[in-house]
Amino acid sequence: MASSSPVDAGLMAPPSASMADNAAKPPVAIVCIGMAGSGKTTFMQRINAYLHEKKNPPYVMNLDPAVTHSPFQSNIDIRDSVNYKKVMEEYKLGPNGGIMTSLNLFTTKVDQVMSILEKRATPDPENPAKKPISKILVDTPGQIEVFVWSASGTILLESLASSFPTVLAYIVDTPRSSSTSTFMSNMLYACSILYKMKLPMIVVFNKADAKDPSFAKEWMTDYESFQEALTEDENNNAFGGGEGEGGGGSGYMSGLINSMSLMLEEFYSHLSIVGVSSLYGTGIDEFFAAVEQKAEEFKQDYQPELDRRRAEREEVKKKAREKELAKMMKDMNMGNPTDAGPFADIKDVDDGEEPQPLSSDEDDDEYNIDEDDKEGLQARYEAAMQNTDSTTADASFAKYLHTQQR
Ligand SMILES: Nc1nc2c(ncn2[C@@H]2O[C@H](COP(=O)(O)OP(=O)(O)OP(=O)(O)O)[C@@H](O)[C@H]2O)c(=O)[nH]1
Repeated sequence: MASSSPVDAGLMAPPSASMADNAAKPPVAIVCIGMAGSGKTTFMQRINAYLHEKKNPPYVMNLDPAVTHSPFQSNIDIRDSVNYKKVMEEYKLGPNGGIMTSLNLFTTKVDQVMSILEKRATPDPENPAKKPISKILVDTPGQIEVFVWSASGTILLESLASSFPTVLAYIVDTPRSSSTSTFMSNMLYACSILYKMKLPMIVVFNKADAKDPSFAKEWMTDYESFQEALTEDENNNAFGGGEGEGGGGSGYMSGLINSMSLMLEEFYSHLSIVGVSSLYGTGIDEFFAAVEQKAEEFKQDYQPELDRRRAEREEVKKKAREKELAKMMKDMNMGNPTDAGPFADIKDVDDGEEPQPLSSDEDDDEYNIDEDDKEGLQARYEAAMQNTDSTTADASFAKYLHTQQR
């Protein structure tokens, strides 16, 4: 696909912006998540245009299979690989099921995606003039839960984060978050995304031209000011409820919001908050400054945790492999592979000892497969090769035998 370019020339970048050339650094992946109507597409278009303006074109990925019109071009577009409408027809699914299945199908190609990104992130020896990418922009489906709560969303994000510093940009519709209850709902959503994705997050208060987001920043940094707004909403009966139930509104609602805001204080302290107008381009410099800050945070705080989780997963996989190997050895009547026997540990000859040949006076029969066992093995091998639904142990056993036969 052709390199991305801003389509809407009407979106002009602010003149004061400055952008360091980060060609030597790994690119930062910015994953845009936002509720339908929050202005996610307009924001993507704006930051794409800004980077082009800075002669630093990003690499753009669209992960929304259902989008019918996109105002910017994507380098990788899920719609090029998966036909969302056909997926819905073929699997008899509704819109959300269709998006999720399309994402699942796309995720089977995640290795290809990652190798393309890694190639584009390193200098091309055949074309030294071509600058490696410094930003990867990822657009996600407006149905947040489909992306955030699906296995494919997790796999895609984890794959990205395993290769590049990855930052979440959570887009908020500021005018629609000006009451304490909608604000709180939005923040709880952001908190659950952060908790699920475990990646650094920037909360982007969009549509700053329509409503100044300074109230939101204040609420997130000053508990008292949120309390005052809460009391005001309560007095204005903003939470509903009848007379005598906690003043003008429901005492339960304000009490709940109150305790949640206390709980969210810790969450707020880990966020970067920026106010932008995607329509007019204000606040985009601050957004990219926050991206740099979060990318550093990613390396210092999140990367070690990601590495630890990856090492943990590797350990689980290794244990499962060892278990399967032990089972296989048992099936072949060879005992535990870690026991002394024909598979003794490799010894370092430098430790002063003469290397000992493997014992020949052991009962060799112990390691031989008798005719009955051979028949049993062959039967299992054939079953495993024929039946793709066979157990993992059978499948790896078949694979093992297959490699032995080559
Ligand atoms: N005033 C103002 N309106 C905006 C801004 N950003 C987006 N909008 C408007 O908000 C509406 C929704 O914007 P989109 O970019 O389509 O929002 P989205 O989140 O991608 O919506 P979905 O495609 O439904 O997921 C449009 O009418 C935009 O023009 C902004 O910064 N200021």
